[in-house]
Amino acid sequence: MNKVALFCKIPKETLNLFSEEKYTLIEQETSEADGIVMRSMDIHDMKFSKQLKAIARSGAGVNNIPIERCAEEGIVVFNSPGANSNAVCELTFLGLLMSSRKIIDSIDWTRNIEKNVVESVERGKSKFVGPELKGKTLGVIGLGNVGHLVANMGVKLGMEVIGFDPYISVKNALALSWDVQYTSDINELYRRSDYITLHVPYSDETKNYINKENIKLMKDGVKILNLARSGIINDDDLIEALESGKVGYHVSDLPTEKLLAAKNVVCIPHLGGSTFEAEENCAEMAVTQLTEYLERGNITNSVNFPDCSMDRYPGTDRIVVLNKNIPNMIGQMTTALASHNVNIIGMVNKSRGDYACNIIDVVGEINEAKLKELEEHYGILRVMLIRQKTEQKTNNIQ
Ligand SMILES: NC(=O)c1ccc[n+]([C@@H]2O[C@H](COP(=O)([O-])OP(=O)(O)OC[C@H]3O[C@@H](n4cnc5c(N)ncnc54)[C@H](O)[C@@H]3O)[C@@H](O)[C@H]2O)c1
Ligand SMILES: O=C(O)[C@H](O)COP(=O)(O)O
Repeated sequence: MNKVALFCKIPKETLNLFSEEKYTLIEQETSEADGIVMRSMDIHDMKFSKQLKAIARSGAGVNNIPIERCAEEGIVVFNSPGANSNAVCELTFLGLLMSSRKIIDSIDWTRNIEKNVVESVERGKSKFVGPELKGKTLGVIGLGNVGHLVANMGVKLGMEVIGFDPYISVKNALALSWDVQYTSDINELYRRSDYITLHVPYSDETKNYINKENIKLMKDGVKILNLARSGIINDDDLIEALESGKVGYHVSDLPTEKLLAAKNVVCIPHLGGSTFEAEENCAEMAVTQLTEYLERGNITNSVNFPDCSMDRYPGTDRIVVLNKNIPNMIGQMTTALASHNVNIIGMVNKSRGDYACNIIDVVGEINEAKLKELEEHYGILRVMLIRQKTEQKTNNIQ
């Protein structure tokens, strides 16, 4: 029986993916579990138990999870790429309209009209005039699952769209409208855009991505939207530019104390992925990936290990080995298995960056205690045995 800790609410339909015979679910923030399902809570300071094999992030951003430490501890981290991107795209366009048409200020003003509403509206509305989006230039930084949708939507709204993403995937490049102008020079995007929207992950590379220096290159009155992460824009530099009018308006889905107090800023309480559809899509993807790993050892959409899967050879036990991507790992595994008199029937090895995964289907009497010794070898991060007869049951070799 696998134990899964739910750190967040997940839709009822998704809960059904955890069958009662195979899973115990706990609504507790503990790592004393085989798996964790979570959203945006920060777990950088959490100590992980040896039992913990996988973390499923229901959502896209994983800057709240210590990815590298998890890899070193043999914990596979999954996310849900693309599962909430339409929701973010829709909110981005609300953001564009809000930044353009003074919608929030005008609603506040209207709400405070005390008498002669019809007349007051007609007299007062002129102070809320704003530009249309059509014909303006939208700069999209990051053309991933969200960014490419935003860029395409901009085209449909009649905007000139210029996109920047040095690491764009083939899939997203193919999905990009031909009318999106791709640039490899981000300064061109800064210089030309009337609206700039950010859709990049938070990382060492993207921290303070928007700052004093590049704000100088932007058009006067530029509107900047951030539905990605706080920290990608330097708050102090942005606020200074908002004060001077260099930046005309800012919409943030990731509010900070400083932004809440600043002028010409609209803050949304991190609602980008908060639609019924997105929550369901994300949870379903996260849970499916988690159960597939715990029950069959197959890895899809991990952010710290490569995709790795293999159809189960009938009549075999399955051994999953996570290791550092260094020489002689497979040699050590196969030698150890041979010394057990265990025969390898099928095997797959995949590596990405510093880490690798092996799925090995075997026949023969496996001595679990001896198999565990493999974990003592330098570079082996986790060994997991999934028995044939109890295919659904995962035994952590500890
Ligand atoms: N507001 C929300 O609720 C919400 C919802 C989903 C995602 N997000 C945030 O938005 C980010 C993007 O989401 P996504 O689903 O599109 O992720 P994604 O991984 O599909 O796309 C990110 C894109 O950014 C690009 N990129 C990385 N570094 C870059 C750089 N230095 N310059 C330009 N491009 C760069 C990547 O190549 C990739 O194409 C997430 O990491 C998350 O932090 C927020
Ligand atoms: O990265 C994401 O997917 C979004 O920021 C949504 O986060 P949430 O699941 O906490 O709403």
